[in-house]
Amino acid sequence: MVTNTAAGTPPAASPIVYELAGITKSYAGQRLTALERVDFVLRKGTFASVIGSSGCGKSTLLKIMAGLIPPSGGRATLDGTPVTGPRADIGMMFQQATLLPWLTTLQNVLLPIEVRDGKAAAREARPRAMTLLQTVGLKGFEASYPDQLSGGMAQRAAICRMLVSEPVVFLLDEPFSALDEITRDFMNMELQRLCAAWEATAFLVTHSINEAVLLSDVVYVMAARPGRIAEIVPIDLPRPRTLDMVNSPEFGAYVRRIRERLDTGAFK
Ligand SMILES: Nc1ncnc2c1ncn2[C@@H]1O[C@H](COP(=O)(O)OP(=O)(O)OP(=O)(O)O)[C@@H](O)[C@H]1O
Repeated sequence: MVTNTAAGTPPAASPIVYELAGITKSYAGQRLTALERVDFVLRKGTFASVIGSSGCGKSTLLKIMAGLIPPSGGRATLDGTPVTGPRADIGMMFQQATLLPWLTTLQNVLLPIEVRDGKAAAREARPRAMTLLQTVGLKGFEASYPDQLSGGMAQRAAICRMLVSEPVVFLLDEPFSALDEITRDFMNMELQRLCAAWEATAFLVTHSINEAVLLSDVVYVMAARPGRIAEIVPIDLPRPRTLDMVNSPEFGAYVRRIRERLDTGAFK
């Protein structure tokens, strides 16, 4: 049973934020079914990850959850309403920070608000953006341009850009995989801290078993062709998680279990 969550509350007691029911996806012109009957829920304040081999359908799943592509069948529901397109209450982070090079860090953080609600709304959100930048250690870099930031700093700015709209759910597509290992470890701990502070509901796509176990309350192991959830692994490790936990026997047991499932299921 899972007893620890990013926010410190038992997931069984927390309400459902996001629900996927019978999601299938076939791409036009392809005989291959990318996803077949994927069902799960994300509960308030919990961190879930999906892990699977290349091509098993993780990105397809995340794009459907973000409303970027429609499913062929089934339903995605956020906060009780069907997800039929991109929405302000869905926050996303990608492998690349994708900051616009001609805007300052602060302007980049405010961009989603400016695009959606206009310049006045962006001006109003300025103090919130400044506080967010301070929270992630970017105070003093508000006026810097993206080429003056390191990879880790750029991703911290991208975190602020995701948070500024105060989303209900965070969808994270390997956000730190382009960073060096030391920065990545640090960013994962930062992410954990922010998720706890926000009581965030988060969903991470990753290729790293260690990262999935370290951050998650539950790991969904995907198998390929057709993409489906092969196993649900609740991670019952105490929070806050620390990097030295990866050396514990409990951590190792979770990693082995997931790896075995990937070995036996992912390439069938
Ligand atoms: N736009 C598309 N048109 C046709 N087929 C697609 C399209 N996008 C993905 N696919 C196919 O759907 C399957 C799942 O792809 P997807 O990108 O979701 O996998 P993934 O698990 O995210 O892979 P990776 O880990 O390599 O990023 C693959 O067989 C892929 O070839």
